[in-house]
Amino acid sequence: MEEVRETSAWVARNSSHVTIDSSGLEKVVETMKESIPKVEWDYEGIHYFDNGPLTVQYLFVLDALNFCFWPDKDLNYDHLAKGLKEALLNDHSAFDADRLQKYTGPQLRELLKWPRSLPLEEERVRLLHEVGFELERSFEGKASKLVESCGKSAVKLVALVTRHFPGFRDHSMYKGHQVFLYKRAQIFAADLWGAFNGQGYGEFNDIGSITMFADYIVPAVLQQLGVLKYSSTLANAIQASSEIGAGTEEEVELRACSIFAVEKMRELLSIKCGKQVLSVELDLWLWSVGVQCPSLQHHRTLSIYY
Ligand SMILES: Nc1nc2c(c(CN[C@H]3C=C[C@H](O)[C@@H]3O)cn2[C@@H]2O[C@H](COP(=O)(O)O)[C@@H](O)[C@H]2O)c(=O)[nH]1
Repeated sequence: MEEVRETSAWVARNSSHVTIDSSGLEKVVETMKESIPKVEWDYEGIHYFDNGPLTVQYLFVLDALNFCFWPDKDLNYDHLAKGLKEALLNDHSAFDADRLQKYTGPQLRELLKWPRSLPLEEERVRLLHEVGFELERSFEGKASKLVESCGKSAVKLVALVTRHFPGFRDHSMYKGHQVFLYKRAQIFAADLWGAFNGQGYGEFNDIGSITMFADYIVPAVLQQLGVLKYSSTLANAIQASSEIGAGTEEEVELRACSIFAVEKMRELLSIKCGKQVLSVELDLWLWSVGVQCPSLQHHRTLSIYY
């Protein structure tokens, strides 16, 4: 994901509100010298898995909807995963391409067993329709065909997903530059890799090319670890749970600096300890730390991208 790395590095170099603290970064790397915490994929036991193409369909639908849970304080990612898993166990054709194109808001709520409107519900429904439509038009209705056409390359998969499905085109304009973050497209590749344990639909020869997934949890963890430093205005806005507009300098910096910081962490681990780690592995560790810390204050942006 050269464009994600390069454009995030550009943001980090030109940043006004978020900085990467190199001593904070070194300290974290120091603590990881001995052993790098290994987090198992689906350590929560929430995902659907049958080792076949239906799992790929499940993961694609999951990542099409994998964004912005925070406006409902009781809703989180686990509800989405468990709800979709349950739906598929009850009805194996629930995510067939023709069915995906027909869901309504209330039906999606029912599927997830959620008693009220979902955050950005209209967008979630629109994105489900988009996934169903394009899968049917170009991939025989099957996300597994999409993955098969990538020749075991995660980079190709991200490129194909973003080319075919506009909802996955997670990018921003920042100080006159286009910045690519591609959180949900990259996490789809990582989810396949994790779920299938690097085999079959999860075999990618270039998994090391994927960056971390710039969501709202990992930046907050990096800040708590002393890796990211915020300007006082930004720190106050996050503390006060004020909304940070999508596409604002602050929002792009929070996300891009997180990507850059994890890349630096990976570089340092290699230079200092000769340890080769993947950004995906660092991401999963940081994310799991974040979701286990309920008091974590994260930034609030209404977005379909993360
Ligand atoms: N960076 C990063 N962000 C991730 C994930 C995952 C889940 N990954 C699966 C893969 C293996 C594991 O076993 C997980 O099951 C979700 N998120 C994001 O976090 C947010 C969840 O917010 P809340 O629910 O409100 O706390 C939301 O933006 C969501 O998109 C990840 O791995 N990395």
